[in-house]
Amino acid sequence: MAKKKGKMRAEFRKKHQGRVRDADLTRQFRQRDHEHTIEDVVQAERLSGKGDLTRKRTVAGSQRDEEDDGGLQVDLKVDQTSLIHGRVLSVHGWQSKVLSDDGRLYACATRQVLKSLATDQRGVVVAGDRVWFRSQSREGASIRAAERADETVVADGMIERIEPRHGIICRTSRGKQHVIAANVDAMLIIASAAEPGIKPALIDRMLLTAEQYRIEPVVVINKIDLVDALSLQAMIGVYASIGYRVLPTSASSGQNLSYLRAFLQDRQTALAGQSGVGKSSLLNAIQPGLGLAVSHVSSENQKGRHTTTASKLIPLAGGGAVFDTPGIRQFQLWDIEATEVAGLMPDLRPYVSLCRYPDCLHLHEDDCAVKNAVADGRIDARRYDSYCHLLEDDLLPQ
Ligand SMILES: Nc1nc2c(ncn2[C@@H]2O[C@H](COP(=O)(O)OP(=O)(O)OP(=O)(O)O)[C@@H](O)[C@H]2O)c(=O)[nH]1
Ligand SMILES: [Zn+2]
Repeated sequence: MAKKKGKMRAEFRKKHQGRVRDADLTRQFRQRDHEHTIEDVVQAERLSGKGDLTRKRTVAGSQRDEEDDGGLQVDLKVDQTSLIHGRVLSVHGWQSKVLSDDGRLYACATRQVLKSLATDQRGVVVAGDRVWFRSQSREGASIRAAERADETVVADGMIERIEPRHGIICRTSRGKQHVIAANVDAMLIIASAAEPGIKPALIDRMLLTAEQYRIEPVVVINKIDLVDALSLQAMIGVYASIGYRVLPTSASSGQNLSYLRAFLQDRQTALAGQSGVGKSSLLNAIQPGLGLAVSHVSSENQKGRHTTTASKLIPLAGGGAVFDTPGIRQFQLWDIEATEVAGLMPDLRPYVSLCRYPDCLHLHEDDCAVKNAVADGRIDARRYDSYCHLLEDDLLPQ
């Protein structure tokens, strides 16, 4: 394949010799060949906030006879044609487990040049990333792995490109931001109507995190079979009026599970919710064994056995995948300033800019637009109460 392309390129060059500049030749050849270029990598890195590649240009194609730009510092040639597309399920140190679009598992290393682009080498590749990689196993090895349907038998590969990310969940440690999950399309905020009883303040806190990451939240209220649904109507109404989707479910009776199953399809979804609300039960009802896979990973993480494994993406049989992200399950607030909170609550947000003081915390200030809106019922008093607790308990000096 490479040989054939090399020949084509040589012919193209010969035909156009003297008439086009080398850079144009490269561009024309590239267009003709439908190759993606390193600019894609540059774009990807730019979008993901990683290094600056603008000074490092090169051409597409892996032909060794191709002349590089004189100013090249690193070899960034990417021959897309022989690359396989997949998504990263988990990362252990420098090794990533990647599931190709045709369902084969690969243990991939990451190309050194991508690592060197990262400002912080941890998290160059994270669970949920969509990547292009090159198989490095002997021909047929990956097919045999798939045929044996043995998850631990994987072929080897080398990640050459990381696609631009959206829906990033980060954690800050020692002043540095680490991406721990990428391409998170939605967040299921799971609560239970009883055993343990519903804690709206906890739901509000999780919603805030979803807002912070600009990830679509869905509030799932499980164990609806244990209560009279009418008792939750007012609370659900408040969330619905803010624009949040609320889904009452029961893993026991099966209520709304088909809706949940359909929602999870074709999405990468993060799960949040305290212990005992029925996360595993819901997942098992959707796909037997799935709940076990998620809690198994979590307990491993909690014991610190895989300290470099930030999170894991677990594919669903019907399409889509769920993340197991330990930090998200446990719910700490990170990277959030007290002054930002009201802006992250859609029901408080419209009143923030109406406040008299630009740095108003809407707690004790006189003639505060947010407090006025609470007083006359335009903001739900319980939501405001959550806001106050969040600030006073977590974000402001005691
Ligand atoms: N009545 C009722 N019980 C449920 C429902 N869903 C889960 N349970 C029960 O609630 C308990 C906790 O469920 P799990 O699925 O283990 O909860 P979890 O959120 O995965 O908990 P952790 O693994 O600790 O995070 C179990 O005894 C379940 O049988 C439900 O919809 N209705
Ligand atoms: Zn105010």
